[in-house]
Amino acid sequence: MADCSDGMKRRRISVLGSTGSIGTSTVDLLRQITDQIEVRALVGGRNVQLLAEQARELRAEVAVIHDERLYGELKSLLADTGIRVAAGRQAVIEAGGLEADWTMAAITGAAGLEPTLAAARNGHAIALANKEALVCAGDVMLKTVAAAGATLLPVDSEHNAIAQALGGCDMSTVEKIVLTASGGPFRCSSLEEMRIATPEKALKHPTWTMGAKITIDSASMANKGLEVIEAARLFGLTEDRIDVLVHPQSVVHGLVQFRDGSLVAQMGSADMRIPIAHTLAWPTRMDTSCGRLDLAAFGRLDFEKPDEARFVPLRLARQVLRAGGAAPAVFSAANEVAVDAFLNKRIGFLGIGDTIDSALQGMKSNPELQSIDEVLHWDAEGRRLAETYIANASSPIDGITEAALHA
Ligand SMILES: NC(=O)C1=CN([C@@H]2O[C@H](COP(=O)(O)OP(=O)(O)OC[C@H]3O[C@@H](n4cnc5c(N)ncnc54)[C@H](OP(=O)(O)O)[C@@H]3O)[C@@H](O)[C@H]2O)C=CC1
Ligand SMILES: CC(=O)[C@@H](O)[C@H](O)COP(=O)(O)O
Ligand SMILES: [Mn+2]
Repeated sequence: MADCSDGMKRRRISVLGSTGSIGTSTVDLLRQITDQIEVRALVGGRNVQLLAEQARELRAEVAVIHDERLYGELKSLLADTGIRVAAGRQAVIEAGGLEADWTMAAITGAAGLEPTLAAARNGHAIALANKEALVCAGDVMLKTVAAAGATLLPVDSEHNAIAQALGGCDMSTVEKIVLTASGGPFRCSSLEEMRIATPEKALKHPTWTMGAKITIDSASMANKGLEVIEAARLFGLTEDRIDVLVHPQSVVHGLVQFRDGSLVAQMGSADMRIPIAHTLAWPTRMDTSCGRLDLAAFGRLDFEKPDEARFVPLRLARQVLRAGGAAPAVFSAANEVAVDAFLNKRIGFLGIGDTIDSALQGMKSNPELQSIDEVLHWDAEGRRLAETYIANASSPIDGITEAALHA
């Protein structure tokens, strides 16, 4: 806690990825409690205007932009404020390492790994949205967190729901957990419809408003695959004790099946400010103005089993979790490359699963990862294998027609 000039103890807060979907939801909550906090670092990728506005409004100590070309613009936008400004990958990692009592880790993908680890080394609370970091780094991240005495607070709605449903109970009381999945925009689509799906269609999530990468992950159910691995790491469970249930209304976010037969669920509106607020106020609760659920208006809640034949990335994620070692890092890296390729119309929608599968099959060995350097090595290897597959595959991958790609 920081001693402020008015004598109050204020919580030091940093937000990595403040300009994104989770980041702006976090800033929205921070706005309500500016008198209780001192904002240390705000970090963005390229949205320099929004980053400068946030830094000015929250009187941040430091504003960091990943894209070095935007340093001059950020500096001039904040010239009259006294806010320190920095740019580039190393500056992002250093911002993560600034001492803060609560750090939101909300940079997308493996790019968020090193800043998140830097924050963990300070031994305070990490609100973890960046699931890819935990998926690729696994034990390396968990050991860093444990060694520093840090606390990992799950932000991902399903994992936050599980943490709430556990209510502090020991994991030995748990039979299994259930992660819900909306099923995404292609829940009821045929394989043929999925084959010709355009990015525009895949970006229309039925229940949540999120960044582009996770929205495509939801459509392919790679998101649920990443979440199964994330849950295994967070709660120390084997793959067979983590179920997925498709629940199109996104009202129930996660359930814990206890050994005595009780099934405890957490529910809430599809608004990420609710789980973020849970981690921000933890171990107490804070007020939010988020929409309250009107269960009568829903009338019914539906649940069904996921179809792993159509949603290949979910099946592959279960496979890599059982395999362990470097496989989850390769899965996540290959998926990042494939999502980017799909969004840029280099591959079709089903090409995402094919690319991940090909990268996994291309692994020459599957060692346990012991250090951050090994994690980064296998992340790069996953990207290389995925890029090679995309470059060499007969174009366009998966039978998507040129007409559909350019529709
Ligand atoms: N959105 C959601 O509801 C949920 C998201 N998550 C997870 O949270 C994370 C963030 O998701 P979301 O907010 O949707 O994503 P967005 O794409 O909306 O935001 C990503 C953020 O990271 C920044 N960023 C991107 N690359 C870099 C980089 N190399 N260095 C520094 N900053 C960078 C972006 O900056 P800029 O925009 O300025 O370029 C932006 O602030 C993901 O891991 C996602 O899986 C989990 C559950 C729900
Ligand atoms: C809000 C959140 O946690 C996302 O991960 C969400 O779950 C995505 O929706 P899907 O359930 O469709 O993957
Ligand atoms: Mn989720």
